[in-house]
Amino acid sequence: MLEKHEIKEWFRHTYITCLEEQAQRRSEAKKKSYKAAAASTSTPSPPPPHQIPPPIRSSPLLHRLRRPPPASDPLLLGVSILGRVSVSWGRRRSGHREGIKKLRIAVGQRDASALTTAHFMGEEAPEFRVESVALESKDCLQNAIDIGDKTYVISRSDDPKSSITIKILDKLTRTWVVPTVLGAPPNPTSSHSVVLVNNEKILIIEKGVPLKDSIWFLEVDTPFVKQQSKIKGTVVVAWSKGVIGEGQKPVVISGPSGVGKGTLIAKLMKEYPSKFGFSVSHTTRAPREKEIDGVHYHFTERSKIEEEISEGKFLEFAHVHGNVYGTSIEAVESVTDEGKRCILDIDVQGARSVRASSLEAIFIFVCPPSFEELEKRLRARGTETEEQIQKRLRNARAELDQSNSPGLFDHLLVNDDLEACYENLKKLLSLYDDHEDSNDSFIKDGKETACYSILSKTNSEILLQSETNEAEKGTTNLLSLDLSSLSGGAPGRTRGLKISPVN
Ligand SMILES: Nc1nc2c(ncn2[C@@H]2O[C@H](COP(=O)(O)OP(=O)(O)O)[C@@H](O)[C@H]2O)c(=O)[nH]1
Ligand SMILES: Nc1ncnc2c1ncn2[C@@H]1O[C@H](COP(=O)(O)OP(=O)(O)O)[C@@H](O)[C@H]1O
Repeated sequence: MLEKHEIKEWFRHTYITCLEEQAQRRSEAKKKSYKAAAASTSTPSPPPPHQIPPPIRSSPLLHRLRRPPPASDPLLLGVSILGRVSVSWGRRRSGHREGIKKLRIAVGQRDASALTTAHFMGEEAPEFRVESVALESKDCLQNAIDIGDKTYVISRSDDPKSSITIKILDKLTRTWVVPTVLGAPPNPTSSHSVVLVNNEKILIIEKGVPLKDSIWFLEVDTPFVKQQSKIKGTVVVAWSKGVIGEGQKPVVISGPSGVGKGTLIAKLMKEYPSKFGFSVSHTTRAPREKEIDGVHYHFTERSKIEEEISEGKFLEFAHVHGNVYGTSIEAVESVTDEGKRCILDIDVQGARSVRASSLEAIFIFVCPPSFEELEKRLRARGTETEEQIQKRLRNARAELDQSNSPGLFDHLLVNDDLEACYENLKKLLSLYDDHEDSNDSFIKDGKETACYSILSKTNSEILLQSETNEAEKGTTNLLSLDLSSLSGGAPGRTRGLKISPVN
């Protein structure tokens, strides 16, 4: 009896070999047509019809699966393949349909062929083509998604504690690449369902977690991924969690040391503890007397923060007053995930980086009434040595100069009288719409685990079907996931998802 993992291995091997063969056939066909074009002396004309390679639409996969698996004993087992299937009927292709289908491969006796049939709309399909393949069994899931010349293989190991791994097959060079994976991947679950959104990203629906935590994007060719690929000189892919609705824009507060940023933020958090959350930065500077690790900052070593920055875990970082400071993606998104509005206290360089990132935020610069007053407050705070105060004052001049950089800050607040400044800050923040996306609220707060798989997809809408009887729980069996107004994305969250029940 073959073990399940051997079957999986065999299937993966046959599927990948099919892909490789397709790639080779394509490249040979291309070469032929180039040769034909080079041979023609007069003005180039399209190749005669017999030189145009036939489209590869019939079923190399089906063909391949008729090969016996590498068994030494009789074996078993039904294995499901979930794939986008294109089906044609009859010799003249009188019918043609496309859709996501589950196919069943029943593997027979040792020297019997693997039997594969595709049923579509109740009919057995004589030909079919599979674009995305998932091999599902009780303890493993593996998906292959084709994008251009590459096949992305997304695997979940049998160990429920280990997370998803990504491998890429370059079909032209026929080599495997293990990419650098940026961002936090989904938490381990037992299975998922996958579909290609567009050539830039793949959508993954995790099963067995609350619906609001189940939507993930694997970015494979977005501007962020391209930029990181260039920087790192490796193939890069990046995770981004999908957020239902827009959420509220985070607030970036900058200003020179001693101007009163921390004081203003502390007042806001005290008055509205359930509305605002503080983005706890990482820093290499030493803690001050009353500062608590994990509350005011994550105090860290330089080598550690540098390593994490290179792993893509930071939204921004900067060298400030001789130390490294940085905002991790987690710091911002854990606040957003709690449904709170995130406040970032970062320097002007950091504000610039956030402006350039995919995080849409409101940028506020806090100015002192005068330079003398700033120096007075810094000294009165009594947390720095004289040398450190001098350094902060030098940097303050540069920061004040940059506060007027066009397009950087949305608002300037002068912190003269503390109470007056705080009132102005509150006015500023309430200027922005606080509304929730009401049609998503039935899902947003849900803590119930869900098991949805992808049923169909158009350019902007994906239908999800429940695998359990959601009707019993008072929820819905069929959901529409509207992708038409996505924003953000890696290294942070992908926002703007809309979910509604389908009657
Ligand atoms: N770029 C960036 N700057 C930060 C971050 N956290 C704090 N800062 C800035 O670093 C500077 C020094 O902060 P800190 O050492 O707490 O001194 P303080 O501003 O005088 O209280 C301030 O301008 C902060 O806004 C961060 O995560 N990223
Ligand atoms: N409007 C204000 N008037 C007088 N003192 C202030 C005012 N705002 C803040 N302070 C004081 O100035 C010092 C620096 O403020 P802090 O919030 O630590 O600044 P920052 O976080 O910008 O470095 C603190 O001792 C604080 O109590």
